[in-house]
Amino acid sequence: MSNLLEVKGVTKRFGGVIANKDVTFSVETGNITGLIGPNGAGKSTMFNMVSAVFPPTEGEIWFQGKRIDQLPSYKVAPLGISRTFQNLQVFKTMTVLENVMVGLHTKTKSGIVAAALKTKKMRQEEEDMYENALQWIDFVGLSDVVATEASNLPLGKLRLLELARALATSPSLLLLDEIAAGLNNQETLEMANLIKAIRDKGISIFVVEHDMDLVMTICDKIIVLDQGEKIAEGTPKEVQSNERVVEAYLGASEDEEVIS
Ligand SMILES: Nc1ncnc2c1ncn2[C@@H]1O[C@H](COP(=O)(O)OP(=O)(O)OP(=O)(O)O)[C@@H](O)[C@H]1O
Repeated sequence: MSNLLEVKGVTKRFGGVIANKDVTFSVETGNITGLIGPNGAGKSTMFNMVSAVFPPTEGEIWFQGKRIDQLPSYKVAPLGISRTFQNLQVFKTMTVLENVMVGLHTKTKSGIVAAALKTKKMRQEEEDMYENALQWIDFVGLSDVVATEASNLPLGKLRLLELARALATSPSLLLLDEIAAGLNNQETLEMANLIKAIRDKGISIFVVEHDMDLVMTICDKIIVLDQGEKIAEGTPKEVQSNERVVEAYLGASEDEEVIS
């Protein structure tokens, strides 16, 4: 199986704080890979580097065989990688369809050209984007609320909307940042099935998740961070029985999740 994403010796410092320390791992094509660790372990920082929010202080990030962290285009999320956010980033006064379309317009010139000036090619491009958006809205199960304003949707559906918007950009790698946060058991189960269905469509997935049941159910491979360092990597079974992992979680304060 080929490596889609390679993180090589990555360190991130914020002033005196070392959020990630010499971390190396890969995400293989066609897999669901999990990134877990106690609070403050450096998971979000790693996600932010992979999605080009900020560069590593040291080390390299490679995607599809190219080093991306030094490219000028790295300032926006590298083409081919899209993500969802722990704190929802939907536009509350827009409908479901508008929310999905707005992410696509930033990728084309036609979105900023007055309607009368649009060429046939631009109109075709818009038609294709529209069809694509509707297809992903249907895929995540939001067809019945396609024209509903996001402000009228419950959290479970807003998380699905973020997923549809990320998918509509046709990523090769999808980053899911705590996609199940705040969902009830039934919604989490449905989300797990959806994530596996996305993987089965050939999109590789990298998840940060506190819900251990979800991680252990869906992931092919799990990377464990603790205090910025990678302490383990393996299948869910291998990671669950790893002494350093158990210790890292049991050492966490009481209000944090303990691996089960
Ligand atoms: N912008 C920043 N400036 C300064 N320190 C930061 C910044 N972002 C993260 N940190 C620090 O880096 C460390 C790792 O934080 P990070 O948010 O990556 O951990 P995490 O594993 O995602 O935690 P959680 O599970 O609580 O979301 C923490 O000590 C945090 O305080």
